[in-house]
Amino acid sequence: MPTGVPIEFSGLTKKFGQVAAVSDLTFTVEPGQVTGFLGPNGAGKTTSLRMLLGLVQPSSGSASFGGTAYAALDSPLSTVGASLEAASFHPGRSARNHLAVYAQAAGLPKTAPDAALEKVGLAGYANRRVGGYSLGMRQRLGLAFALLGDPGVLVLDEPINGLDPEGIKWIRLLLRAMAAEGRTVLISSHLLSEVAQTVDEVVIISHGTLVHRGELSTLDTSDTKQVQVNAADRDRLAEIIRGAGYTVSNLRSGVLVDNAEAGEIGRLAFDAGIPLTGLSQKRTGLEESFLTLVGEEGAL
Ligand SMILES: Nc1ncnc2c1ncn2[C@@H]1O[C@H](COP(=O)(O)OP(=O)(O)OP(=O)(O)O)[C@@H](O)[C@H]1O
Repeated sequence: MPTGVPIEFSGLTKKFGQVAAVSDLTFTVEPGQVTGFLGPNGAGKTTSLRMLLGLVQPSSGSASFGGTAYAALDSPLSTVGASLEAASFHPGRSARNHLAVYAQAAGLPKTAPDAALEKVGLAGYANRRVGGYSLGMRQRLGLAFALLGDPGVLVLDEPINGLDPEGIKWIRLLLRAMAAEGRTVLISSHLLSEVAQTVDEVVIISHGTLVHRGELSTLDTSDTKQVQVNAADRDRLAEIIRGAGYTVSNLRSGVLVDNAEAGEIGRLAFDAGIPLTGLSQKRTGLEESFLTLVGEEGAL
């Protein structure tokens, strides 16, 4: 099983003329967890990842994988799997053909392309022209490319963007499983809400500067926790929850419970024999904190 190495950013800086796209970025991404690299559009995420992968030369500072720059890695595809949003696939070639070219160039086993396509759920589309793929399928193909060398480190730029709800659930489970295996997983997003259920750690940048890093839970400073819950018999559900002393209000898609933990509400429903069709902890405090940190309305 490949294990991850830490990703280290050290004083990483990039200026495009007068524009400081990334300024003195220093942080470490640890193996064994999923880290979200967050910030609004234009914050400098893509430029940072491009520097990390040796695609853009830093103005100063460095970024490395366990101390080794990407360009100096012995077998890059087997060490770091990366998918940047600009990943372009030739529309006339099939997914299998596309991956086979890279696999051969990197000296990977002939079975690597099919194994990677299988992992991302594209095995049934391996021989189809990529030009006919949906955005979600392209995202999956980008991920298959990243997984090609079974690397210990994954660096993915906006991997959730363009996926449907089922795809989001799927990638969430995949990334969490990768981290649980001891790999290092770094994913960027401009939407905290998109990755909140996927990441353990967050690194937040705004205008190229680090504004927060730590466990996701450290962002949630709100003292009002709400739970959204739903069942076919919503009236009875609301009655049971109200009966346990909670304040309940009706939503279009369920019932909102103030000052509650999802586990406790789930238990109440279970004890009353009410099958739930939805149960989630609302994390409004997280999003508020994120917006305050990045200082931009409309970033979510
Ligand atoms: N090649 C370039 N030349 C000049 N300016 C650039 C170049 N690449 C990026 N920038 C600028 O650097 C800043 C950071 O851009 P970057 O693409 O890294 O942000 P981002 O956080 O990835 O945003 P997005 O999610 O929209 O891609 C922006 O102001 C952008 O206009």
